[in-house]
Amino acid sequence: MTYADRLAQVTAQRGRLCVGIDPMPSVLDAWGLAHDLSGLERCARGIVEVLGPTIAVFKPQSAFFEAYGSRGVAVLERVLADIRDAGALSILDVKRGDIGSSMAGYAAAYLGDGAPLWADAITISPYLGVGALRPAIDAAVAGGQGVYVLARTSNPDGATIQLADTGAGTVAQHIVNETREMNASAEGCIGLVVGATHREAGCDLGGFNGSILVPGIGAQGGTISGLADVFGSALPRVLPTASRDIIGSGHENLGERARSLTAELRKLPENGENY
Ligand SMILES: O=c1ccn([C@@H]2O[C@H](COP(=O)(O)O)[C@@H](O)[C@H]2O)c(=O)[nH]1
Repeated sequence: MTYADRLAQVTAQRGRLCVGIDPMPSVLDAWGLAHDLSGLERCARGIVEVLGPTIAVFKPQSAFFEAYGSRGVAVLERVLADIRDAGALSILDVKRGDIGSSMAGYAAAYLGDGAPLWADAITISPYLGVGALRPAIDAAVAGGQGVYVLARTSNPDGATIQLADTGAGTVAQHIVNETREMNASAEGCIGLVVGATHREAGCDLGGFNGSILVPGIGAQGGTISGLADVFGSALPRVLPTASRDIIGSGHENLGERARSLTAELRKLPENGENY
């Protein structure tokens, strides 16, 4: 089964919210946990324990695990396994991107049978060129996994580069166009990252047939109700993701916040459609 098929199946059953797992110091404080390995593990695995049976997709942020060195990465491995055991999908937010030979090394870490940090999908960065991402894309297709290419990120600093004019449209549009073409032979396993924080997407997503991961909900100012204005006809493809908004007020508030965002998402016109 391809990543696109598995995503369609699980979001049809559970709704299309992606919960970010960002066990940063302020989140550990809100959970009353120490800033150490034990706090990291209790927070990250606690999120999956509570929300794993009902949430479709989780997005662990690799940075907050890498911050604890190899033992933090071992916690990340356990979190990825927990997500799988809960019947949910994982998008590991690692934003990797390099020349082809090094990209193949990254692919071996996350993609393909037996990859030590196997995730259903990973985020990748096209700064060295969309073509340089080919080893990761090939490995993802072969393994029934997915990749999400950064196109128009949620942070304000991204605009200078992503909205720069190439002479044939913006850089973001160039990334969308190349990704759209590659997806034709990639079984829809290539997704895009486009933030919820902009008044408009900043790129034409028409004809794009992959999933669109949408960060920036909540703490960065994006809203579920604003998604229709930002994404227009691409709305059925969006996979909104929020982290601090859900996990940032402590363990006891997790379920209620996730339920509330899921309910808001269900009100969007495409509710229930497979995409
Ligand atoms: O454009 C992007 C790409 C990735 N992110 C990541 O998403 C989460 C956002 O966390 P919130 O607490 O919901 O703001 C975080 O891991 C970012 O690194 C993004 O924000 N924008």
